[in-house]
Amino acid sequence: MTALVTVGRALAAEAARYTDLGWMRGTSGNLSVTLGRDPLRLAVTASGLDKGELTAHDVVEVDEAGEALPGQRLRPSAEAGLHARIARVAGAGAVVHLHVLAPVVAAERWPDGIELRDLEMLKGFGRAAHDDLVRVPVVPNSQDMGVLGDAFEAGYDPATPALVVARHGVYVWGDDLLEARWRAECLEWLLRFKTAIEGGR
Ligand SMILES: CSCCC(=O)C(=O)COP(=O)(O)O
Ligand SMILES: [Zn+2]
Repeated sequence: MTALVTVGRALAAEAARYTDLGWMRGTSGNLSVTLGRDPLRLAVTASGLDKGELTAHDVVEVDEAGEALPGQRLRPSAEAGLHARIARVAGAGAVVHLHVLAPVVAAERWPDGIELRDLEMLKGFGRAAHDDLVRVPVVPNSQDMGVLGDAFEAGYDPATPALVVARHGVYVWGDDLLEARWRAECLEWLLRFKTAIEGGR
C-alpha cells in the first residue's frame, strides 16, 4: 500500500466521523494532511464525492497551489488551494473544512470576527481559558481560492487555528488530524454557546 493510500484511509475515517456529526452533509467539506514541506505537498480528499462514503483511494496529492500532481485519476477538492495556503502560512499538518452550522450562523451575527473570552473550552481550541480575547476571523465567501487565501492571510493570527468563511463553512487546523478534530469540536461548542447567549442582542 502506498503512503498516499495510507493517508487516504485516515482521511476517509475522519470524514465518516464528521458526516456522523452532520458536519459534512452531502458532498460538502474536505480534509487534507501535509505530506511534505519543501516542496509543499498535501493529500486532499477528492472533489464532489459523498464524504461519508470515501475509501482510502479517494485522495489526491496536490502541490503548493492545490493543483493535482500528474497521473492521478481523481480531481482534488475545489478548495485544495486554500488548504495549501493554510498549510504553508500556518504550518498546519492537517486542515479540516466543515459545513458545520454554528460558525456560519455566528458569522452572520459577527461578520467582522467572532470574539470569545473566559471560557474553559478555549483550552480545547488551542488557547488558554484566561486569554483576554480570542478573535476568530471571518472572511466573505468566494469561489476563487486565491481571493480566499489572500483574505485569510490578511487577518491571520498564529494563535488562532481557524477561519470562518461566511455563508459557507469553517476551516480548522492543527499538527495532525486528531488535533484539528479536537479544535473543531471545541470551536463548534464555543460558537453555539456564544450565539445562544449573545446572538439575539
Ligand atoms: C455542497 S458542497 C459545495 C462545495 C464545497 O463547499 C465543499 O466543501 C466541497 O467541495 P469539494 O470539491 O471538496 O467536494
Ligand atoms: Zn465548502
